[in-house]
This record gives sequence, structure tokens and C-alpha cells, in this order.
Amino acid sequence: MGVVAAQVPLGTALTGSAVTLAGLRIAFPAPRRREPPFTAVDGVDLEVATGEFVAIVGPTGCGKSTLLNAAAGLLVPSAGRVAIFGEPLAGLNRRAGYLFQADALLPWRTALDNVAVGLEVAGVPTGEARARARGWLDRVGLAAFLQRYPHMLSGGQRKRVGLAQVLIRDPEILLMDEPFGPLDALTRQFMGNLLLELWGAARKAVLFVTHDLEEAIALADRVVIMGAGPAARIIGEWRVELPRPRDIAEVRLEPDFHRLYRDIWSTLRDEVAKTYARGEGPL
Ligand SMILES: Nc1ncnc2c1ncn2[C@@H]1O[C@H](COP(=O)(O)OP(=O)(O)OP(=O)(O)O)[C@@H](O)[C@H]1O
Repeated sequence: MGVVAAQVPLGTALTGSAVTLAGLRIAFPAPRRREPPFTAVDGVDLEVATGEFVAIVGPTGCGKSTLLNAAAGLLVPSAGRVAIFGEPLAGLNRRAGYLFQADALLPWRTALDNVAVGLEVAGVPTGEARARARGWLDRVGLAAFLQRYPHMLSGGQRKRVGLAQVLIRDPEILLMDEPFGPLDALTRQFMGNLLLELWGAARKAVLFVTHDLEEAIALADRVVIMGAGPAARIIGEWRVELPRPRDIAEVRLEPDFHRLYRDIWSTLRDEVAKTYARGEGPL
């Protein structure tokens, strides 16, 4: 059995970078004026290459969403820089699509109209936008549910509409923040495989935040571990060289998967313990 995991030296330079976070510090103002700002992350260097799938894992509250929000242009760094395809990011990152844990579907629009709306806003004529939305809903297996409103769909079906809603705009980068968090285990697996299938067809750069190390290894090319905050930073990176295409249920049965899991967990568990020790709860 070949080596599947290689711990990558931190800050390894990559060429063709889609997302660059360099020396990033994000501090939030304190609720009271006299108190110092709260530094969530500090000294973060992270690159996502074009077409690369990177997962970020870390204890609760360490700053995973904060990093994603910085890459989305929703948060302005206190220090360091964010570059998108080599260009400094100013304002919203319009080359990225963003999928959150919570649904972003409009309750008064059908699945079809929810998927078409992004194109309509971008000026695509309604007929064409709806035709393309039909195609995307077909690809995510919802051809029979076009006219359903969000409340008439299951959690997994709503996630599939959300995925179609993001992918129809053909973003070059996908920023995903625990997108399958609220789903049951089987639906998470289904969604993971669907994501890999769609990603395999049109390799986007993906930055995927999850608290689930197994999910991270099953999906990603590289797993990045963040330490406990405050002033959290990246404490380790592992390349996942399990073959693709992967079935995310099957790949978890591989001995190489277990070896990699044990290796990464030996680093992660200390950070989780620090978070517990401060009374901030589970991962
Ligand atoms: N707007 C804000 N103002 C002040 N502090 C904030 C703000 N947003 C986040 N924080 C703090 O920054 C830290 C990082 O938060 P973040 O949401 O990025 O963590 P996370 O790793 O995504 O957590 P989880 O896994 O629980 O979702 C936390 O301590 C959080 O309380």
C-alpha cells in the first residue's frame, strides 16, 4: 500500500493560486469601548490552488468561518492580505460562490425560480435563466421537484437546490461553510458524493469548512488543521492522496484512510482538549 499522507510544510508555495491568505489577522471590536479588540485569527497563511479542494478543520470557535468570510470579502483583515487569482481582494469576492450551513432559499419562490434568480439578477433573460435552472436541478436529481416551494422540500433536497443555485453562476471558487452540517449521516454522504461528482466535472477551487475530520479527508485534496483560538493559526496541513474518483462512504473503509485519520487526529485532539479546558464545548 502506497503512502497516502504527506504532512506538507506550512506555508508551502503553490503556483496558480485561486485564493491566497497571507499573514492574515482578523480582530473584532470588543463589545465595550475600553476593552481591547478580540483577535480571532492571526498569522494565517493559506493558499488554495486552482482546481484544488481544501478542507479546514478545527475546534469550535477557532476561526474557520472567519477565514472563509475573509476569502469572501465579507470581513476586512486587520493585517495581512487576501488575494484572488493573484489580485488583491477589494470588496466582495465576485469570483466565488458561497454555500452556508443555513439555507439561503427564498421561501416565496419555487425551486426553479430560486435557482434561476441568480442569473436573472445578472441580466440573463428569464426564459434562458429558467432553462438553465431546469438543467441544474436535473443534475442535482430534482427534475421532479421544480415547482416545489422550499417548505415542501426535505433538508437534503433544499441543500441540493442551494448547490444548484451556487453552481449555475459558474463561480471559479466555492466557499463552503459546513454546508451539510444539519443533514443526517446518509444524506451527508449523498451530498458529499454529489459535490465530488460536480466538482470532478468542472474543477473549481474549493475551500470547505467542516468540524468533521472524516468528511474532510473523504472530500479533500488537502486538509488544513487550525489550532484553538484566540489568535488561532494553522498548525498543520496534510495532503490526501487517496485515489479519485472517490465514493465517500467506501473510501472511509480503506486502511490508508484510517492511517491518515489517526495521524491528523493526533494533532487535532490536543487543540480540541484546549477548547474543552476553557469550557467552550465540543468540536
Ligand atoms: N462579529 C464578531 N464579533 C466578535 N467576535 C466574533 C465575531 N464573529 C466571530 N467572533 C469570534 O471569533 C472566533 C472565531 O469565530 P468563527 O465563527 O470563525 O469560529 P468557527 O471556527 O467557525 O466556529 P464553529 O466551528 O463553532 O462554527 C470566535 O471566538 C467567535 O466568538
